Amino acid sequence: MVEKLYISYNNVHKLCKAGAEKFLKDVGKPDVIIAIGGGGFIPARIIRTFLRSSGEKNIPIQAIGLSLYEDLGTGNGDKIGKEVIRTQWLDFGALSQHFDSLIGKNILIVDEVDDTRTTLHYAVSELYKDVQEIAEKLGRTNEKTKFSIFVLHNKLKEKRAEIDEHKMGGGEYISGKDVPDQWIAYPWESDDIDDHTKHAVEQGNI
Ligand SMILES: O=P(O)(O)OC[C@H]1O[C@H](OP(=O)(O)OP(=O)(O)O)[C@H](O)[C@@H]1O
Repeated sequence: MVEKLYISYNNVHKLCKAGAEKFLKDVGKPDVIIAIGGGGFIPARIIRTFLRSSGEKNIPIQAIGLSLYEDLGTGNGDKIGKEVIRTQWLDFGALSQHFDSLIGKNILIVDEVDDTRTTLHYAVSELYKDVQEIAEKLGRTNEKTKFSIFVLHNKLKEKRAEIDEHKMGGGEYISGKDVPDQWIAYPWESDDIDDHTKHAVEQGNI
């Protein structure tokens, strides 16, 4: 049986720090972070710490809710697939005076894991579509919007979808660590954090 991969909070923090350093070097400071909930929330908050220089304003974090739902097909030999359900989307709220849309922005999308890539593919495609629609309405299609991605872990496996590079507009895909296709146990899912951390330490994921 393949061993479960235990990840400690410490390890999450370090992966975020390294991811932020790479992102700043390759792409430059983001205007906004988009966290894919629930798994992307904690990494998004941590990575923000490393993306901001002291004395500068905090980078806004927007939350979007995407959940994978088992689409069982019709039972006539259809392939079992997974559908993305959108439970929450962008809302600039009080920011909207300065921040009316994503047009022309340097955007960092954060999630904890890239498994079949279905979720990330959906996120980039839908965000890109939103930007295109608004940019056309406002006559701002000449502005370049960049979508980058940070995940703590990318599972090395056959993906169900590929992200269109053109839609990323020169943004980068950064994974904290590429891992085999195994069960990843994140600390926020644990009901015994001491025991969880002990396993993570034993595996060297600290
Ligand atoms: O690469 P994929 O195959 O699309 O899988 C990755 C997604 O699956 C999990 O989300 P889930 O729908 O379980 O929701 P959660 O984040 O709320 O746990 C995870 O948080 C990613 O968003």
